[in-house]
Amino acid sequence: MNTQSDRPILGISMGDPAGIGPEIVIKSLADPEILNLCTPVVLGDFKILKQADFNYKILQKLVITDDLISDFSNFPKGFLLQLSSLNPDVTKLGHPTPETGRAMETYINTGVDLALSGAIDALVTGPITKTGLKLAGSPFHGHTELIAHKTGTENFAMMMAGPRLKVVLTTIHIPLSQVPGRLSSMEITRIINLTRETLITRFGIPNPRLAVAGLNPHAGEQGMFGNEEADVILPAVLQAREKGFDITGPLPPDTVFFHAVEGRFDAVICIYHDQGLIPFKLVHFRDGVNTTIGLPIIRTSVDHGTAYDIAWTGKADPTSMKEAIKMAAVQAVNQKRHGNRNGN
Ligand SMILES: NC(=O)C1=CN([C@@H]2O[C@H](COP(=O)(O)OP(=O)(O)OC[C@H]3O[C@@H](n4cnc5c(N)ncnc54)[C@H](O)[C@@H]3O)[C@@H](O)[C@H]2O)C=CC1
Ligand SMILES: NCC(=O)COP(=O)(O)O
Repeated sequence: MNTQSDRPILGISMGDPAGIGPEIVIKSLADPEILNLCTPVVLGDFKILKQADFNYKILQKLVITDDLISDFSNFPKGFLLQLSSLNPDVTKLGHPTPETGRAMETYINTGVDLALSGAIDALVTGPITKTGLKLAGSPFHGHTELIAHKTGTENFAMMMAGPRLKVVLTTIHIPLSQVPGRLSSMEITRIINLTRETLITRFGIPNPRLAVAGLNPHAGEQGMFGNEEADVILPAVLQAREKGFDITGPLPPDTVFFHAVEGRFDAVICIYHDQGLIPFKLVHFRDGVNTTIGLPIIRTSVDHGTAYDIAWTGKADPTSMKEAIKMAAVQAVNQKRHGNRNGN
């Protein structure tokens, strides 16, 4: 258990009011283990959260404020930073609107500002929809791109992390047809370097063992099914190996994840979104964490979406949110103890 003074202050954004975000935030804060780990600063909407906390047991412990310059270190039980005042009926919609989109964007933007100013030690984000951001007029596809832009970060990547498997994506939210054209040895080298550095600094793995997946079936089968492996991926792997990295690839995508889950690799660098997320969610759907690596702030998130099909039914599983909070807390504590921005 962290003592009161070294308990990190974590911003927790509520996500889309019409989705399961409010419910998993309340369920997470109902867990004494979570409250022992951190001082939560929930970035959201009181009236919406109150509907998820129907007997008002959780919210009554928090200081409710709209003061952005609050000192969050002086009340260890936590805060609710009231950033929108939506009509509570939006929870019944089952889809985002421009209004809810703007609200969810505000929660994220405020969280990033607070993290950059040092008022919070890390940001944990609840699920939003890309459609919601678009309706709000945002040019960004998701948290990752928005937060990278807002923090002025160019060298970033999406990592999905669980105890058995970690995957890092070379390309994120783009059509599959555009993936081959976006690949370059330089970009794969960037992802390799960033992944290795993050595993060392944020996850405390001194000598990360990396694998790089191929793009094509059987990793191209000597060029029979494509040349991206030989032309683009292999040169990046060889260059990394020359630097002394423990790295293997390009490996056939149909077996590399099996080897990683068996413990042979600490992370698999994937070429496109679903190549990494399908095996990841098969293994870690419940307890997986999405984290943006390369940022000057710590940002973790649930690995799932808004789950409109079960929103406001009481069925949402808060495990991924709790794991995201735990990961942020561990990295924030390490960062404080070691006095650097890397969380280790
Ligand atoms: N971190 C984020 O903000 C993420 C946002 N999304 C967005 O969410 C929206 C919906 O995406 P979908 O593809 O439907 O994925 P989804 O993850 O919202 O739902 C997929 C299935 O898993 C179930 N599910 C998801 N989380 C659950 C939980 N905590 N407990 C119990 N069941 C759960 C849902 O009920 C549904 O059947 C999309 O707009 C997508 O862009 C998707 C992934 C991550
Ligand atoms: N597939 C992961 C996802 O869509 C989450 O994106 P982000 O909002 O964390 O950028």
